[in-house]
Amino acid sequence: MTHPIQPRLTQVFRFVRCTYAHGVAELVYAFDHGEELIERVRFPAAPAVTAERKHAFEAALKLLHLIAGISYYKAGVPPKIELSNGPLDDATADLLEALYLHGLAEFAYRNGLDLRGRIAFPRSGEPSGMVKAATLHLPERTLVPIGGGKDSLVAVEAIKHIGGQATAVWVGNSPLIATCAERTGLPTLNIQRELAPGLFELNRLGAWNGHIPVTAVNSAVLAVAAILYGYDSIAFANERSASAATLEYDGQQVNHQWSKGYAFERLLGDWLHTHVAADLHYCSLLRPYSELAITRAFAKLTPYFDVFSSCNRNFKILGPKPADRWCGECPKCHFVFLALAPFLPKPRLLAIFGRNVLDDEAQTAGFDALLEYHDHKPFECVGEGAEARAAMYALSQRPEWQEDAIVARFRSEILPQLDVAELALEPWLKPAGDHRVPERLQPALAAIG
Ligand SMILES: CC(=O)N[C@H]1[C@@H](OP(=O)(O)OP(=O)(O)OC[C@H]2O[C@@H](n3ccc(=O)[nH]c3=O)[C@H](O)[C@@H]2O)O[C@H](CO)[C@@H](O)[C@@H]1O[C@H](C)C(=O)N[C@@H](C)C(=O)N[C@@H](CCC(=O)O)C(=O)O
Ligand SMILES: Nc1ncnc2c1ncn2[C@@H]1O[C@H](COP(=O)(O)OP(=O)(O)OP(=O)(O)O)[C@@H](O)[C@H]1O
Repeated sequence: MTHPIQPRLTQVFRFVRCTYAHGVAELVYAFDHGEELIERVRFPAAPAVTAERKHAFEAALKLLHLIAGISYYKAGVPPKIELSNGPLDDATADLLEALYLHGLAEFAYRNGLDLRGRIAFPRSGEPSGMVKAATLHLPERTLVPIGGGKDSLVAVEAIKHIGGQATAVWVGNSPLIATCAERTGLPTLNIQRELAPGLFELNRLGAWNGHIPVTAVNSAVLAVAAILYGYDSIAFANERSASAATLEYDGQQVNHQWSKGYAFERLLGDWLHTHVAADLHYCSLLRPYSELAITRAFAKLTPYFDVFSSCNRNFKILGPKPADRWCGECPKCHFVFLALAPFLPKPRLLAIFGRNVLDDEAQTAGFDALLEYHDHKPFECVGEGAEARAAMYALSQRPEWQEDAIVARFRSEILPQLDVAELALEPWLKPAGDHRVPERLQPALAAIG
C-alpha cells in the first residue's frame, strides 16, 4: 500500500514519460516515488503523423510535457527535477527555467516562497546555437486560439478581414468559448485537456497552490496541434500591456500575465523555429496594441456582444460559475466595463453586463486597484494603471457617466491628485513597440488600429 505523500515535503519532481497514440497525449509526472500523475490531452479526429513531420511532432510533444508539468511541480516545489528522457540542451533548459521562475512568480510571491536558484532542469551542456529546424512546408493557415473574451475575437476579425485561412481553436470544455468560436463562422477545433485527478488530491492534502502561466500550456498544446493538423502559424491575442509587471517585490518583477508577455513569445517563437519547424510561426497579433486600442476595435464587433465574456469565473474547472456571464465583481469585469465604456453608448454597455458596474459603490476598492490608487494592479489580466486612469478620466468628462458613484468619486477624490496632461486617451490608441507577426499576417495588424 502506498502512503499519501505530503506534497510540501517532497524532494524530487519527476518527468516520467510522455506518450501519444490515436489522438491522445499522455503526460506523466510523479513526486519522489509517489503515484503517477497523468494529464491527458485529446486531439480530435487526429490524422496520422507523417514521416516528414515525425521529428517536429516529437519535439513539440516533448515540450508540451515539460511545460504542462508546471501545474504539478508547483504542488510541491521540491529542490530537484529529474527527467527520464535525458538532459536538455541549453535553449530548452533556458526556456523552461525562465517559464517556471517567471510564470510562477505570482504563485511564489503569494505563498511567501523564493524560487530563485531553486529551479534547475538537467542540462546536457549541448550549446543552443541558432540552427533552424527543417522547413516542413506547412499549409498557409492559422490557428487562432479563442478564450471567450474580446481579445481573441478582435484577432479573428482582423484575420478574416485580410481573407486569411484560419481555424478557431480552444483548449478545454468551456461551453461559453464554444459558442464564441462558433459565432466566428470559422472552422473550429476543440482540444480537450484533462488534468491528472491526483492533483486535486494533492491540493486536498495541502499542496502549494496558486496561479500558473496557463497561456504557456495552451501555446504548447497548439504547437503540437499545428504540426499534427498542418498550420504554419499560431496567432494569440496578447496585448502590449501583458508584458508589464503587476508589481515588483524583493528585486523581482511579478507579472500575473508573464506567459502572455513578449519575453515568453520571443523565447517560444525562437525555440519552435530551432527545434520544431522553421516555418511554424508563433506570435500575438495584438502585441502592438494597448487594451484600450483593443476595446475600441471590439466595440465595433456587435455580433459577439451577446456571447462573449472576459470574466474568468466562467472558466473554472471546479466550483460555481456566474449565472449570467459577468459576475460584475472581479477585476476582469471591472476592467473590461471601464475599458469599453469610452467606446460604446452607455445603454449598450449596460445591456452587455446586465448592470452598471461603475454605479456600484461596493466595487470602489476594485476600481482603486485598477487605477493603482492606494493599491497595486490586481493579479488578473487587466490593463496598466495609467490606461485605466485614462479611461476613467475620459468618462469623468462625459455628462452621461460623471454622476455614477465610482466616476463621481474619481472626480472628487482622485483626479485632483493627478496630472491631467498624463490622462489623455489618444496615445493609448496608437500601435507601438515590437511584434513577431509573420509577413503573411502583417496586413491584419492594420485592420485592428
Ligand atoms: C479559472 C481560474 O481563474 N482558475 C484559477 C483559480 O483556480 P480555482 O482553484 O479557483 O479553480 P479551477 O480553475 O477549477 O482549478 C482547480 C485547480 O486546478 C489546478 N489547475 C488548474 C488549471 C491548470 O491549468 N493548472 C492547475 O494546476 C489548480 O490547482 C486549481 O486550484 O485559481 C488557481 C490558483 O490560483 C489558478 O491556477 C487557476 O488558474 C487557471 C490555471 C486558469 O486557467 N486561469 C486563467 C483564467 C488565467 O489566469 N489566465 C491568465 C493568463 C495569464 C498567463 O500568463 O497565462 C489571465 O487571464 O490573466
Ligand atoms: N481555453 C483556451 N484555449 C485556447 N486559447 C485560450 C484559452 N483561453 C485563453 N486563450 C487565449 O489566450 C490569450 C489570452 O487570453 P485572454 O483571456 O487575455 O483573452 P480573451 O479571452 O480573448 O480576451 P479577454 O482579455 O477579454 O479575456 C488569448 O489569445 C486567448 O485566445
